[in-house]
Amino acid sequence: MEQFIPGQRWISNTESELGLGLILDVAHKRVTVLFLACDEKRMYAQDNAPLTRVRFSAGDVIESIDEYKVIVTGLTEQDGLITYLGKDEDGQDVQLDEVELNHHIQFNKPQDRLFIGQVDPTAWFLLRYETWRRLQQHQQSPVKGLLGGRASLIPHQLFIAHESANRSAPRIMLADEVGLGKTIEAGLILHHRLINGLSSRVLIIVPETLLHQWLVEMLRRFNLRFSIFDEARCLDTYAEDDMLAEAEPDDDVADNPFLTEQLILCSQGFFSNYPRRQQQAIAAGWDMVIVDEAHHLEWSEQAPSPDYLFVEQLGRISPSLILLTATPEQLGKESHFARLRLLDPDRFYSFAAFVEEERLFEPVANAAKLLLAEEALNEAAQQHLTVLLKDDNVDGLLKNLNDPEQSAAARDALIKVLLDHHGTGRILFRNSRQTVQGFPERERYGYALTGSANVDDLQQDPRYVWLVDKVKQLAGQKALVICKQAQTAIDLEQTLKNRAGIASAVFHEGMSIIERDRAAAYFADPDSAARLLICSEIGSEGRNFQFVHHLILLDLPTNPDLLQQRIGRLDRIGQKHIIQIHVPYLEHTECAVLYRWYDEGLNAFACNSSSAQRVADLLHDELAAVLDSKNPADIDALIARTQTLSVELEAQMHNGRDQLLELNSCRKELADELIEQLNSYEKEGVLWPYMEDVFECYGVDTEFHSPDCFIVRPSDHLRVSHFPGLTEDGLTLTVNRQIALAREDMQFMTWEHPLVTASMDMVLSSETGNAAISVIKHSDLKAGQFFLECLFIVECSAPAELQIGRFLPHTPIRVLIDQNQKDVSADIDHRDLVEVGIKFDKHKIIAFLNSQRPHLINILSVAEQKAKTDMQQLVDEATQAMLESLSNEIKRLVRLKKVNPTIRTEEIEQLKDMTMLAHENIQAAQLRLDAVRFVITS
Ligand SMILES: Nc1ncnc2c1ncn2[C@@H]1O[C@H](COP(=O)(O)OP(=O)(O)OP(=O)(O)O)[C@@H](O)[C@H]1O
Repeated sequence: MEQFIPGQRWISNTESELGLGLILDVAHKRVTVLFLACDEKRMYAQDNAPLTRVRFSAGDVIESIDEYKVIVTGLTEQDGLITYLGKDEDGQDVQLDEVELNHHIQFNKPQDRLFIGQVDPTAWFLLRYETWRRLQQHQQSPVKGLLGGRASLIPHQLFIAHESANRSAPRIMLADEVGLGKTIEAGLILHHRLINGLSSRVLIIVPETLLHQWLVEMLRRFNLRFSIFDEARCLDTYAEDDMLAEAEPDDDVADNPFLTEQLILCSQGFFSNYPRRQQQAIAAGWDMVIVDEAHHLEWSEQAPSPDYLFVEQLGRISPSLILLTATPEQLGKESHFARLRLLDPDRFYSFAAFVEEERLFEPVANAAKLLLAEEALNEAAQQHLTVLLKDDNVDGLLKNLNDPEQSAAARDALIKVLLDHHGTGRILFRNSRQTVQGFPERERYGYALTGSANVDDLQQDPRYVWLVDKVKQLAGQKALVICKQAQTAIDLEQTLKNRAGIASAVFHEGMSIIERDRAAAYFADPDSAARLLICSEIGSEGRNFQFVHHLILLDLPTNPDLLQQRIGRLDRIGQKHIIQIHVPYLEHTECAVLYRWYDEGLNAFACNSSSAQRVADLLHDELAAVLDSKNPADIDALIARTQTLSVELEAQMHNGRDQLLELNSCRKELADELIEQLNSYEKEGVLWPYMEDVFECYGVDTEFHSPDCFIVRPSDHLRVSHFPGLTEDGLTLTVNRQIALAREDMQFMTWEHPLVTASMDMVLSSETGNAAISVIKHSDLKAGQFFLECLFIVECSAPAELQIGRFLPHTPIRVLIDQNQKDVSADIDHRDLVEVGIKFDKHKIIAFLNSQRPHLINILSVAEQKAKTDMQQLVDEATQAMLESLSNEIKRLVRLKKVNPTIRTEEIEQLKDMTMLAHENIQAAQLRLDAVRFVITS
């Protein structure tokens, strides 16, 4: 054991950040060390001070207190104190006593730490290696960003998320039918962009009634913490910022509340009521804006609505824009066109041209149908395809159609090309129940009531009497009641409570958001007394009520899309029962007419139809007249006309628009492949063992809870002051998606969970584990040999939008060199170099290491040469993969542009620039020694 002598330099083994220590005093079995870099004095017991003597060797570069550098050529020692001999930057011979060494010198390079004896247990080295390997695997995974959502793996959702999230800036409309999971799709896309560093500032605008639901869905499903901004919140921020503003009166940034958070959720109403906030939101800048229930953005050429104009401005400053609506045409075709125009104003420049173009989808859809039918194509059909695809260089594929061996692949390829022709294809995603399937049936019950309405005394109103009776019949089952007016809902709730002793909750526009959410939660609570939730029309949009299966409609809207929205509260993913729709109506009233019209004319209670809204638009005046006259013969005539028109339009749409939309909105094979990849991640079963190692190293206790579920909590020996994402009480987590879906109280741990990503960051950003010594036994290796195991990292830094990790992620290269400088990396796996608990004298090994220093430096450079060769191969492969992928995309866009004006020239140019930039960045990849382990066999 080396003696402590005042004037010597030592370094702390546990707190290397203290810098270089100076021995001040040695007395009474104690040693006092001064760490000048942080002005700390420490006293240790001499016999077990956690200190390592600093001794540089020839070749090292050292620095003096005056910051001049010396290359060490040798050293002399007198009375235990070292004097370094060396050359300064001008090549002059110089001497430097160790007391003059710069106290800021840090030893964080792996080789420095190894030589100086600052080594960590082997487990840390292995953890580091494993972390790099897992990170690399994740970065290259085609499902990166889609893993982390607590959601069932539903094909159409994953397809849409994957398809749009990979675009440089998605500008799309998610228009799946009601209840098919558009919120989840938006969440998946968002999660993907955030995980991949493609977006960071996000604004979501939703109707006020949905604020809380969005907040909760983003948090519980995607671990995304949004902040709700309303006027009060903005004023609050202001109050703090006023103080800042005083200091810098001209600083606009100081008073823009939207700059204080990255993920912000606002209601449409808030922006309508406070136009000044609109300007601030626009000034704040976003890289993604999401607007839910976007059919409310009314537009006409003469009078676009203020809400529309606001979103239009946001759409100009934000590269990505996602609009959500289940009923894109609820406010008419013109408004639908206008929303497409928000997404791509260059493409959707004229409403007339848009209408004309839609008519041309039919031939494309017919061709797709022919290909899908998998029947032999006759001469005429082939001719038809040839004309349609004349710009696509697909002669080869067309020929292959007749070759039994190649026909299937050719059909597939041709369908893909055809789909790309479709005008709104790349912008609009719309899946329907027909394609998604697995939804429960719907049954409707009409109740013709006699008597007349009595809104002044509800007890006298036949519908009230009917309702009381119905509640009794339902015998404890809950039901959602929807009516148009808030006042009806309020009166009904009061009367039911006071006169019939029936408890219900209400939900209407006169209540605050908190009151509404409370009412919905009260109703949802299976133990609460509330039998009914009575909603005004605002309850008909977006909310999740699939836990009930009785829907009572006290009146009917005149708009089929609105009816679809109402039914959609119950008819959504997660509904497990047959949905029972009850419509009590008074005979000879408008409601009676509407009931028959929806039921017999449009069959709208039984299923959703994409043509219903169009039929209603076309028959608008006739319907109004019949509602007015209520003449039975007229009603019959209207119903007959509605039926004919429905069949006609349905067929037309199915032949054209719908079929293409569906094909484009979910390609089954691709979706299934994604699901398989996602499942295989889970099946691989390596996440928990990996995290167990992390927890073990950091001093977090783990406990088995049940299969696939674990409890983790910080132990008394936690190595860090705070383990990210872990509270004092710990948490219960599961690595099983099904369990996570059923057990909301557990965290769903995936490679994308914040706890996991933060742990991986923590492992790699500290130096712990970058130097280790292992004494091992190995059946094929003689005792007394040594090896140097080096972990190099290929690093390629590039702007996030290049997603360079797809081609060249940070990649670990492991090299194992034996004492004869022979590369044995391929012969001996790192897992075979495992310690077997042999006790060794660390000081002796360090002394040996230092005696072998020149030799070890040579071994290191052999290792580096080997790593460089490996890196070159990685760089070549990455370049090839990148060029192949991006140039295919460019070729595809150039080809498509000839036939599909949706593709913008800038998009192609941008891709070309990206390719060049990616090439440059890959070529400039660097190699860095990240960790080293000295292995001795025994
Ligand atoms: N992948 C999924 N896994 C589990 N639950 C899901 C999934 N997708 C959707 N859901 C659930 O289904 C319901 C409907 O989803 P969501 O609210 O996203 O539909 P939507 O299309 O936005 O509906 P609307 O048209 O009514 O606004 C929600 O309760 C949602 O949590």
